[in-house]
Amino acid sequence: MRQSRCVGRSSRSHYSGQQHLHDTPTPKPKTKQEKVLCTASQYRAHGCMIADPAVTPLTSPHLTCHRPPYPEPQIPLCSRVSLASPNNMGSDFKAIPLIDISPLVEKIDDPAMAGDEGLLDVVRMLDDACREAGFFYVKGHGISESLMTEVRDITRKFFHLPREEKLKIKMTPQSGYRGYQRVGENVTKGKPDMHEAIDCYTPIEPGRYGDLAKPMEGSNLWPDYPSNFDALLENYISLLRDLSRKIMRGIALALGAPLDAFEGGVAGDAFWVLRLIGYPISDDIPQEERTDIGCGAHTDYGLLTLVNQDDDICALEVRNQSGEWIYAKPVPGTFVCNIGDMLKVWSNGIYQPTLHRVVNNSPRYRVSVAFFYESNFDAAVEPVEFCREKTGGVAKYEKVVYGEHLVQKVLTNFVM
Ligand SMILES: N=C(N)NCCCC[C@H](N)C(=O)O
Ligand SMILES: O=C(O)CCC(=O)C(=O)O
Ligand SMILES: [Fe+2]
Repeated sequence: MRQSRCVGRSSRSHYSGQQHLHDTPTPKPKTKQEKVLCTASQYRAHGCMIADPAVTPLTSPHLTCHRPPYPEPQIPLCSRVSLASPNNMGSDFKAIPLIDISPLVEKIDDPAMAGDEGLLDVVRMLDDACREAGFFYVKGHGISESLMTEVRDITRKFFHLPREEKLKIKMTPQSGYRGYQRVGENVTKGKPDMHEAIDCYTPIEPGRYGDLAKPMEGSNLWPDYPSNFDALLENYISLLRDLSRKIMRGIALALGAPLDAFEGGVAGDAFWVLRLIGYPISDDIPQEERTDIGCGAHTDYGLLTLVNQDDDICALEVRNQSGEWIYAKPVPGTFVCNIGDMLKVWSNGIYQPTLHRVVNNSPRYRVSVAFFYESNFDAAVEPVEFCREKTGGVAKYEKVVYGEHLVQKVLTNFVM
């Protein structure tokens, strides 16, 4: 089955003519952008949705997606309409771009390299991706594929432990919402999600942010088994924080902002969140607890998310403006990145977070490890002046204190 590529600029570029990248018009990327194709409805129709490797050589030819026909999810008409509102603008992208960010990773910390051609190519691709899909894959990020696999494997090992063992690190309000949650305890828009997870957050000492952070104060609950869990994850977190800082430097340049726009008071002390997530096989969930969605449609809360997902299961779906769900199918060794609510506010909507959800209809248990790079916990994020100027001069969003946004989500995300 051969598919046509859809790489044209689209309605998401609704500020067309606008100049960015330090006010030089954006030329076509010199480096060819690669795109990963997979629409959920085609996938369902054909059972296997692998783009022709001759067209998109980066898709995984080895990937076999066993998927029974799956009905379109029941999204009420009214929310379909509201999802298409300008607040959830997304272009009619059919594919998610894949960006080799190695020039950025290698050069972005050297101010003398800010004009480097390879780096500017990456910056242009980030700009396109953030305007269009709001999602992109990164390769050349410097994190070894073996570490990415090890992190997923240790997560899988934990989730395969007996329930009593997992409940030793149970998340509760007393634990600052840190720890293990069972399938169905996380809810999205009132509906239980079919995933289990361990949630970890930047540790918060009592009193650190006054009343603001009270519900989330504490340190993380790591399991005793597998034995090197905490050491492995702490190393992984520190690598992903640094990688995210670099990608945010690239995104700052893409917006035409100073390199360090997401440092200092905005994200110089970036709060991080790590979710280790397991999506069981549907048949393994008792029928009376079962819903059809692994994680309901949502946007992420902060600046940038990096998802390390299993190599062999298509389950993460990203919504385009027409309401089609496009698969972020696995591309081994890459992270799937997406932008969050704080970047929307800061950029006055130039970059918008995209709705996404997870449906595991495969016959395999799926693991993903999502790292969220956020603003400073106490950052008051509001549209910056130069982004307002580029978008008609009026602030489209009110000021948000990131920590308040997070705490409000955390307090309503769980039924325990
Ligand atoms: N930290 C982040 N971004 N977690 C995303 C979880 C999304 C599902 C959640 N129940 C919700 O409704 O937001
Ligand atoms: O499991 C995934 O692929 C994504 C999970 C996700 O979107 C989230 O936790 O915010
Ligand atoms: Fe998400």
